[in-house]
Amino acid sequence: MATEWRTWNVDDARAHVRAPLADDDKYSRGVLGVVTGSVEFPGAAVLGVSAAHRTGIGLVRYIGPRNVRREVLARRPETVAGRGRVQAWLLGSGIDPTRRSFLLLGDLQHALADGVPVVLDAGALDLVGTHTAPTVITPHLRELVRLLNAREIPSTIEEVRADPGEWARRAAGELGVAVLLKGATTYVCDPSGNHRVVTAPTHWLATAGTGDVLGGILGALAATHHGELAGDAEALTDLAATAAWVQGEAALRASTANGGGPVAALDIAEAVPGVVGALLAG
Ligand SMILES: NC(=O)C1=CN([C@@H]2O[C@H](COP(=O)(O)OP(=O)(O)OC[C@H]3O[C@@H](n4cnc5c(N)ncnc54)[C@H](OP(=O)(O)O)[C@@H]3O)[C@@H](O)[C@H]2O)[C@@H](O)CC1
Ligand SMILES: Nc1ncnc2c1ncn2[C@@H]1O[C@H](COP(=O)(O)OP(=O)(O)O)[C@@H](O)[C@H]1O
Repeated sequence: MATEWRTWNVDDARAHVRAPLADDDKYSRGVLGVVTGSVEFPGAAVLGVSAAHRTGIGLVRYIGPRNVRREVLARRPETVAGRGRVQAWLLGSGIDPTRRSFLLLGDLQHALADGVPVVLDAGALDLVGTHTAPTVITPHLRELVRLLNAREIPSTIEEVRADPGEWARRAAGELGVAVLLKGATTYVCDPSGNHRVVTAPTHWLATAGTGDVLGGILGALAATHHGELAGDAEALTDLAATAAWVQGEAALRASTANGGGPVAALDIAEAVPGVVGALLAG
């Protein structure tokens, strides 16, 4: 029987964003720990952290190489550098998995052992399955193929491109985690059989760094919904679909602000507050 994919819409997204209340403080709203970026890709860290702040979060802690930390703090001085207690992790964007230092691997393993929800992207995708915390992986097509083949689940780019939803579903089942497979159509599913689909409202999204922005949005949503996730790990699937929806709408807003013209990844991060505000006003 064909899998039914539920189209994630504005009302679904609205149900998964939240504004702070009178009795909130920065800690109760949720803290996101971020291990992203590298000497080769410092921008990925800046993009993810910026997007997390713009999605609305209590605090972001960033852990990474000194030069990357400097870039992150120059762009987002509200970021706190170094370790501390967090309610969710974003790991791997802007990291080459073949060039991880022992120090970096230690930081990643420390995060994975924490037990709080984890978003695994790019250079941390191969660590899936080394921990038990609620997890969503955010590969693009090539990354999914690499991951599946490394787990002895043979697949080719052509096969996955021909039926991305089915491969996302299979990956979720085999790997035992939620999967967000990126593309013009983004498929989000989990081993429990939740299937969400988000169609991008603009193809200007197909530009460098927009996946890093998505990671930041999703990390922030996971951290701010930590209470709900503690009681219902499957909620991560809906938060992932919401992140993809918000990212798409932010790209559309950023493009519309320029007459329907192109957007760069940081423009999308900067447009996220408008999307969240409109959802909350909804
Ligand atoms: N600002 C930042 O810091 C950014 C940082 N980023 C970070 O970069 C990391 C790697 O992410 P990624 O998705 O690019 O890596 P990956 O899946 O290995 O794809 C490589 C494939 O692309 C292909 N390819 C390359 N050039 C090509 C060309 N001219 N024309 C056609 N094909 C070309 C290449 O093919 P090949 O050259 O091997 O034939 C290979 O198949 C990741 O950590 C991410 O977070 C990004 O988010 C960007 C912004
Ligand atoms: N043709 C397209 N139309 C709309 N959105 C796209 C298209 N191609 C990719 N995307 C979206 O753009 C983002 C690209 O992410 P990713 O491949 O990780 O790039 P990067 O690593 O450069 O950030 C994803 O959110 C994906 O869903």
